[in-house]
Amino acid sequence: MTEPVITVANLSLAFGEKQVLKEIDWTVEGGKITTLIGPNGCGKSTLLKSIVGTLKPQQGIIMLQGKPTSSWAAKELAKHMAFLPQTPEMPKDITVEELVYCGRFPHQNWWRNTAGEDRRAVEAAMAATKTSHLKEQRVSSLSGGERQRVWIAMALAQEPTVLLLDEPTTYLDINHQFEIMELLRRLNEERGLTVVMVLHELNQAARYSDAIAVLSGGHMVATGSPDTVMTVELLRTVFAVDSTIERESDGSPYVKIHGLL
Ligand SMILES: Nc1ncnc2c1ncn2[C@@H]1O[C@H](COP(=O)(O)OP(=O)(O)OP(=O)(O)O)[C@@H](O)[C@H]1O
Repeated sequence: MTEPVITVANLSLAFGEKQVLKEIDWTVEGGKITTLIGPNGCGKSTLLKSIVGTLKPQQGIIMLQGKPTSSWAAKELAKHMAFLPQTPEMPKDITVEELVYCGRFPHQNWWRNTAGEDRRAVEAAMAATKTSHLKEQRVSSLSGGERQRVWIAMALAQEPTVLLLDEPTTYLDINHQFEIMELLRRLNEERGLTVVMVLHELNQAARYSDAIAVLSGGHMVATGSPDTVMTVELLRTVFAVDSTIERESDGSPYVKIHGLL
């Protein structure tokens, strides 16, 4: 069993009167791909934002490598965790290369010249995401799919140990969706990168994840391997759909949705 890299304990978060996360306990194992699934509005983005510190929960604790995130210096935390939100704010009038360089910020120091390391990390991140040819283009002029890959490049340039992504395949055609999934798997296998992502596509989640966590109505209702989590009963109670579960050639579950209940 691998060590937990992220531990969430008794986490509750409300927006005014609206209780969104309700006493969440969750551990994310290091070096694995973990996918968070659940219906629209159930709190998936809120949970990721709480983990990276953009939202402050009313109750509970979040630990990175066994140490509360509240006690990490912001720059140190950013060296470990990179987050790609669902709709990142697009800086105006900046080139792709300049944007990817922004990922280097946590590594830069006034007392040490990091230019060589920065260049190497930026070039590697753009090569991995196949965005090198776009480097001089303005980010504002990119297509949705190119933009998504460029954001991932920026997160990779940060050289995090944990990469959190909120619906990274939105806007992508089916080929580029698989390309992103394959890229994340490669980074996970080759560099031991821990990946935590939100996906809506259940079969991609089943195929590419070591672990799946299911959030519903602000509660964590199931966690475990795709095999144990993806059941007809779970899809019925969480998504209110009628389904059957088949097997891929690699043994991973393949969900066939027949319709609404
Ligand atoms: N800043 C906010 N103020 C008030 N309510 C909010 C805020 N952010 C999110 N919410 C509400 O909290 C709930 C959970 O939102 P969240 O974005 O976490 O859901 P989600 O599971 O990621 O949904 P989706 O699958 O649609 O992206 C929603 O009802 C949303 O309207």
